This record gives sequence, C-alpha cells and structure tokens, in this order.
Amino acid sequence: MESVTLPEHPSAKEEYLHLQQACDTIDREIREVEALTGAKAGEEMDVHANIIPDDQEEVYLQLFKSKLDRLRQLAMAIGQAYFARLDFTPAGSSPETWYLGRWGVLDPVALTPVVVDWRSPVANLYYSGQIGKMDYEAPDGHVEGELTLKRMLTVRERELISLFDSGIVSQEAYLQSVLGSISSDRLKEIVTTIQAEQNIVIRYPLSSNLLVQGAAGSGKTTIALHRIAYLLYTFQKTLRPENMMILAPNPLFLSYISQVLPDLGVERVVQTTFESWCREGMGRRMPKILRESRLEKNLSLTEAEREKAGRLLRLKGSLSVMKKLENWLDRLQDSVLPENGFKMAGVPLMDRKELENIFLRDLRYFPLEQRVSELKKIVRKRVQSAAAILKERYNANAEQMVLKIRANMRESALRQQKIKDLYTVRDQRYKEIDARAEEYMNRYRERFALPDLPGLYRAFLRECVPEAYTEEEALRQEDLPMLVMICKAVFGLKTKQMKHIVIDECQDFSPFQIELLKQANPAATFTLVGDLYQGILADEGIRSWEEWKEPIFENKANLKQLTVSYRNTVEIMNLAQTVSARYPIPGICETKPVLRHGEAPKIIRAESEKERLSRICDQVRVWRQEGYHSIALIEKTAEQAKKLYRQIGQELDAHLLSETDAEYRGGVLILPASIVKGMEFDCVGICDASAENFPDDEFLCRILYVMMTRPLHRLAIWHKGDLSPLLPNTP
Ligand SMILES: Nc1ncnc2c1ncn2[C@@H]1O[C@H](COP(=O)(O)OP(=O)(O)OP(=O)(O)O)[C@@H](O)[C@H]1O
Repeated sequence: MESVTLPEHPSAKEEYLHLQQACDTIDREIREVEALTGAKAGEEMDVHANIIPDDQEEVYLQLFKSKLDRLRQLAMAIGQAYFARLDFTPAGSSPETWYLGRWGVLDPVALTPVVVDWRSPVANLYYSGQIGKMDYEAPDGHVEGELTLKRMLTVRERELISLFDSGIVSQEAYLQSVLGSISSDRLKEIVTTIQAEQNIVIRYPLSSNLLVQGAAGSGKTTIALHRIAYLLYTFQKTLRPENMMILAPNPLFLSYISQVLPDLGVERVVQTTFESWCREGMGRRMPKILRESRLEKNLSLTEAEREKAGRLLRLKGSLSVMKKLENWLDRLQDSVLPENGFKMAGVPLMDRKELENIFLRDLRYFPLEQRVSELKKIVRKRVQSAAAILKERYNANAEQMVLKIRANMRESALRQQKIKDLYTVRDQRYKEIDARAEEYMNRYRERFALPDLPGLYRAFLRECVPEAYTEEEALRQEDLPMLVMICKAVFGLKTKQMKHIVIDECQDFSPFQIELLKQANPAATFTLVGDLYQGILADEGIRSWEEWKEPIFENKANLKQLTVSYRNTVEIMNLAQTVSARYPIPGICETKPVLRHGEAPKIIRAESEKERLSRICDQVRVWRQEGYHSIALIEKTAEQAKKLYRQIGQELDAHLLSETDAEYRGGVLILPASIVKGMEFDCVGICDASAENFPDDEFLCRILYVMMTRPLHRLAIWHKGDLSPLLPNTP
C-alpha cells in the first residue's frame, strides 16, 4: 500500500499506540536522568557549576557530561520520537519491527529497543534499499532476509501527523518535498532522507582514509557531519568527540554549519580552520600573518601574474619542499652536535658516540629546543665534574708539595709561609677552573642559541628554496605549513591528538597541509571531502585526487564519488554545467540533479549601471514576495560587493558579509565570491557577469560555477555590455 495517509490507514491505530508507548518510555528516561543530574530537560546546564569541587575527577566529569548529552537528546526525541518503521524477516526467523529515530530508546524492563538509532546497523535497511530481499551487517554477523515494509512517519510534538508506505515513487516524492521547501539560514541534518550513495560514505570504516569527490550540492558537508555522528555512535567506547576534528575554510562557514552536529546530538567536536589549528599548535610563537583573501588577491592579478604567483604557491605547498625542510631540520639538529664531542681543558666530557645516543636516540621524540636544554643540563653536570677532577688534581699536587716541604724543612715561619703560598696558588687555580667552566658554558649557550621561528624559516628559504626567498618579512597563509613544521621540530606543537579528521572543501588544501596534519596526528584517519571543479585556489590545492592517494596515503585511501546534486533545480544545474564543461576535469563523473524543476535562470542585460541596480532591487522584491527570505547578491570581488552595498544595501535592508565576519546571518546578503563556497541560499543574484568581469579563463570559470551552484530555487544573472563568454546567451 502506498501513500494512504492518516487516519484512513489500516495501521493508524497500531501506530498511535506505539507512539504513545515510545513517548512514555522517553518521559520515564527523562525523569531518571533529571533525578540523577539535577538538570532539567530542555534547559542548558553548566557542568562545572553543578559538580562539587571534590568530585571533579575526570571519570565522574565524563560520566556527568554524557548524562547531560543524553538528556539533551531525549529532550529533542520527545518532540520527534522516530521517523520510519521497518518490518523485516530474517531468513529462518520470525518477523521483526523496528522504529528508526535520531536516538535509540530502550524499554527499561524488557530491555528491547522501542526506537533504534539511525546509526545502528539495522538502519542500513532503510537507507540502502527498497522492499524485498535485503541484508545488513549486524555486530554478530551478516543478516539476510526480506524487508516487507518501509514506512515513513511524520511525528511532531508527540502527535502522529502522517504516514507513507514506501515504494520508489513515494520516496522520491518525499525527498523532493524536503528539497523543495524554503531553506533555513543554516545547514541542517538530513537523517530522514539520506540516500544510498551518501549512506556508504557515512558508514565507511573508520580504519580507512576516505576521499570524497562530489558535485556542488551533493551533500558533502552534510554527510561529512553525519559521518562524525555515525563514527561517534559506532565507536563510542574508543572515540571521544574531543578527538574528532573538522576543518572548514573560514569562521563564517563554521558558523553556517554550526547547528548540524548539535541537532544530531553531538557536542564538543573540534570545529576549526587550518589557520586556527596552526595558532593553537604554535601558541605564542605564531608569527603575525598578513590578513588577505587569497582569492581576492588572485582576482586582482593578470593571468600572467597569477600564473607566476601560482607557481610559487604550488611550490610552497608541495611535498618536495616539505622533504627539503625535513632534511634541513635534520641538518639543523646535527649542527648542534660538535664533531669531536665535548672536552674542557683536555678533559673529555662526552664523546660523539655518547652525544648521538643521547641527542638522536634517547631524546629524539622531543623538540630540538627541549633536547638542547636537556643536553645543556647534562653538559653542565659534566663540566662541574670535570672541574672537580681538575681541582682534585691541583689539590693532590699541592698536598704532595706540602708533604715534601714538611719532610725537607724544619718548622719555621718560612716553612709556614711556603705552605701558605702553595695553598693560595691552589685556591687561585680553583677560581680559574670555575671561571673556565663558566666561560665554557657561556660559549656553549651562545653556540646553541636558536633563532626565533621566523628567523629559522627565513634561513631555510634562503638556503634551500631561494626562488621563494624575498627580503620582505611579512608572512602569509601559504607560509603556515612550513612554520608549523619548523615549530614542531624545534619548539614543539601544542595541538591535541586527533583520532579522526574531516576536511571540508579539501580541494583547496595543498599536499603539504594534508601531510602535515597527518604527521601531527599519527593515530588519525581522514575523511576528505571536496570538488575539484570548485578548486578556486587552484594554484595551491590539488588538480587530481592522485596527488594525495599515493604520496600521502600510500594508496591506502579510497575515492568515492557522489554524483547526484540535491541543492539546485534541474534548470539551475543544467546552466551551471554548461559553465563547468568548458574546462573539464578528466575522471570525474557527470553530475545528475535530483528531479526537481523550477523557474529557468534569468540572464538580464542592463544598459547602464543605474538600470543594473534598479533591476537587482526589483528582482529582490519579487523574490521576497514569492516568500523567499535567504537571498544572496554575489559580486566577484570584495570591493565590488562593498560598492554594491553602498549603492543599494539600505534600500534592500541587506547585510554586507566579508571574509572577516565570523557570524553567519540570513536575510538579504551582499557578499563577494570568495566566501560563498559551501553555502546555499534560496535565491542567488550574480550581479555582474559581463565579459569584462568574467573573461574566458579557467580560474574565473571555476569561480562562476561556484557562484551559480549556490541557489536552491532561483538564479538571476545580470550583465552590462557583453555577457561573459563563459555563459551561453540563452539559459
Ligand atoms: N539526502 C539528502 N536529503 C535532503 N537534503 C539533502 C540530502 N543531501 C543533501 N541535501 C541538501 O543539499 C544541500 C547541499 O548540501 P551540502 O551543502 O552538504 O552539499 P555540498 O556537496 O557540500 O555542496 P558544495 O560543494 O556546494 O559545498 C543542503 O541543503 C542539504 O541539506
């Protein structure tokens, strides 16, 4: 039976009853956890404020935190206990019924699941197939059987609103109705509609590194976040959220995706940018980094200048430079060790062999600065004992002379004076030895004084990468990987060790950055999601996934491709694909939009600046009247965006967003291309796609593609004079 809705559905009564039972069970657990923690469901609680200081032991704190997490989940679960029902008959067993929700709920008496978590093994039946013969991997083995019912249930605030028994048609219709709705301001969770190809990525084994190539809007960011939630659930005994890290392009983007993990019941996952990760690692040693948008900078250069700058960026992000730096750091540590070991006034302090054993073997896991300081301590002790040996020698000498005097001279004032003189000379020698020891230590200190981080970096560039060395002292983002690596080897890094790292928009990361993250987190596996078509910092990022697969992951990473785009309407995606097809990338599958039709994109010519502005304002008003509220007016550069904001910002009650903003906001936004990567809006206006602004160029083509793939429902493109040759004349 398909699409028979409540209350006519023959199972309606059964479903009402089950929902009642599920809500009662959730209520009971809520009361239990509230009693245990003193917290209230639906209200935030400060863990530290509620634990008596004496009890603040780590284990107790962790337990308390996990109880509060559970209470948060239950508070959300009571509003929507579950979203699907599966009837499955395992081969040779009796039929089973499973209800799928965001969080599992157990009957406390029978200990049977009332609701199973969407991340549990049996939920695979919902995500990966249709009615009929099915199988899945359970913790105790492979299960085969027959799926006889897949029912989608809409539950809101303890009420059963609707139910659909699924076939292919109703499932597509359900997905389309979800996608067709007006967008929220931020990215949201999608547990009810995860698609089979996405499910594979989400549930990919933790032990493998995973590379995901996916078209714009194929759900890469969304499923990367769902994968984190899945891994934390599946490996809850070994994985902690604090040991999972997601790296995103900028703080604005982090703010845009910030709600997904909490909605999935996941807290405390490290969400950061590469620059912030570097800052955390280098601490107070992090040098000042020039604030500039790489994309903006590229946009201001001519093609030839960009090509030249690009070569330098690629070099700085390459594994070959990393190798050079590794070798240089090895030489730096060797240079600390004197060829013939340490001697003081002919007394051997430490021979080369012992030195190597201490410095290169026993202390090898410590940063250079710490090793040098340990070595200094050892040398100081040895210097002190060498001084003691020398003093002993002088003393023995003096005592012998005294004995001789006593044997050869009678007691007299002269004899006493001679002995006294001898001791005075001896004491004088002692002082000389102390002074020499001090001088020796000072010389040693001077010799091994390490320059500061930028000093070391410049010394490396001058010596090993002269083509990247300039007199200019300013440091930029592209210098960060090398600075971090030097800091790690010489001063140490303060980053926390991760067990799994997710990188979103990874196509703009250099091989050096990925390898650095890998070396700094040797126990971590990676999920890297990106789209080579959207490589808008192309000079630094990768052009083929092969650049990472073999050299970084030793062929132990698997590449999955996501080919369906869920964001755009068919009409918008078709137009965007005519743009991306101009500069194809070999080996990447074609994108198929989900069958959701909408208004054709508009390409509008304006005869003057005045006309362009008035047409933009008219269009925004129309979109608002249609009920859309998330509207982005995108300009190519930050300068152009600022100008547009001055011209029509007030009239449209719009906000200007720039690279430095850390807080995402909705409504009508005016923003530059450099920050729209990864985001989406109901309606998008590309404000100036004239030939002058977008000539035929691969880099600009990628940027235009990113801009065109941001809207869910409406796309309008304005141009003055000739239209960009990257676009067809008729959409
Ligand atoms: N299975 C799904 N069910 C419902 N909505 C989905 C599904 N997959 C993706 N979406 C929606 O598609 C849109 C695009 O998702 P997302 O931003 O994660 O894609 P992306 O591949 O990261 O895009 P981009 O490459 O442009 O950054 C979002 O609105 C997301 O909610």
